[in-house]
Amino acid sequence: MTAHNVSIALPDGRAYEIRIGSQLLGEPTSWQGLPKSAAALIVTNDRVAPYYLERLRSALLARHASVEALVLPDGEFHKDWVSLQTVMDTLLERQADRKTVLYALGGGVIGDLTGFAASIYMRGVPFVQVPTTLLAQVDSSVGGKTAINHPLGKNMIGTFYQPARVIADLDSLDTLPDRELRAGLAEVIKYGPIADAEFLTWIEVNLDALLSRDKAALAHAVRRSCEIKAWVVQQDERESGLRAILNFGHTFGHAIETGLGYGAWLHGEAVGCGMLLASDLSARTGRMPADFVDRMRRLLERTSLPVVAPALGVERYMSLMRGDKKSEAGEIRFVLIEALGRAGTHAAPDDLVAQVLETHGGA
Ligand SMILES: NC(=O)c1ccc[n+]([C@@H]2O[C@H](COP(=O)([O-])OP(=O)(O)OC[C@H]3O[C@@H](n4cnc5c(N)ncnc54)[C@H](O)[C@@H]3O)[C@@H](O)[C@H]2O)c1
Ligand SMILES: O=C(O)C(=O)C[C@@H](O)[C@H](O)[C@H](O)COP(=O)(O)O
Ligand SMILES: [Zn+2]
Repeated sequence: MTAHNVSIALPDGRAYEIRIGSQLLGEPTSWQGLPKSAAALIVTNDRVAPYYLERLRSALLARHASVEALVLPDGEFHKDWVSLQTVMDTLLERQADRKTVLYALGGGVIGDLTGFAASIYMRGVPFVQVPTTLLAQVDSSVGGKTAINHPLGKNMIGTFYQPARVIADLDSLDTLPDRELRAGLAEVIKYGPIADAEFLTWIEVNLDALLSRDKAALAHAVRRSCEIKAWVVQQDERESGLRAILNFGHTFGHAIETGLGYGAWLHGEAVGCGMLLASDLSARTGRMPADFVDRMRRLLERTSLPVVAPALGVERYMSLMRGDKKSEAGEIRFVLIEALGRAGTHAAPDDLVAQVLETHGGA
């Protein structure tokens, strides 16, 4: 399979490539052109390390005299201060200098955490994203949002800090559990209603191929998702407007993740369910026809993503969503679909939000 590159160009001449293909980890050209330094630190977790750590380490030894690894405990629950402190301790104990390159080997949890660490260690060292989940390949490794969670809110502490490159090796998806593959598909589905109606139809037609891990279908899904994300991020790197469309389903979704405790539902599961609720809110506010909600429900059900929200109660949802980063002066703002392939950020009447929660199990 040939590799596909998606480029992302940002202000001040900053740019980087997202390389998508097979056998990229062991391919020397994957790493060419990246900062060459004496030392590198691979940050990964105890689930991913047995599969891919040695493969990455041996590829990097051609570029760095020393390639060390930090293996963190696995899980969303560990995207926190303690893990961040562990990365800082490791860098300081090894006297890592400001040319040290960090490599994030894993899913979105490792990517967000390592990116954040790279952005603050000595006020910034280079880092490379090596995403190994579908979700990370289609979304989290691209665009430079880094963060850790706080018990009171998801991704509340973080920075915007871009990687030097993204290496999305599709072969790493071979070992991904089915539940994680389906969670990743939630973020793929997201790109259809917000930006590309044809892509939504393509996903519907090719869903069985994606679920059976057909490499060509996965390659197309990753590439198109990255193209759309790059198109958005290039226009609005720091989310002053347009970028918020990438948060479709996340206002409800983040409330679910925080409300249940991190890790109870996967991020993609919470976003999938959140997209159904946000689709319904788009219909109830008169922006979309009711059959769009049915269409989203059918697609999410076929993907085995949850379509019944956890019953946290309307007041708890409201309180959690008021803490969302898109809120302004205590007013919750939702990403709503305005037409297939177009979205925007809007406030919504509380009674309609309550109706949505009552209809889909959240109350
Ligand atoms: N920065 C962004 O723009 C952005 C975008 C979307 C999501 N996120 C964040 O990403 C996180 C979710 O990412 P995720 O879904 O990748 O979760 P994750 O990082 O927890 O990975 C999912 C699970 O799969 C395991 N795993 C990873 N690669 C594997 C492989 N190849 N084979 C077998 N197991 C593997 C992980 O160890 C973990 O158990 C959330 O914290 C979310 O907030 C960030
Ligand atoms: O890149 C973005 O912008 C996104 O919103 C992508 C989301 O899928 C992702 O979950 C992101 O981390 C959510 O951002 P947040 O600012 O709401 O924490
Ligand atoms: Zn997300």
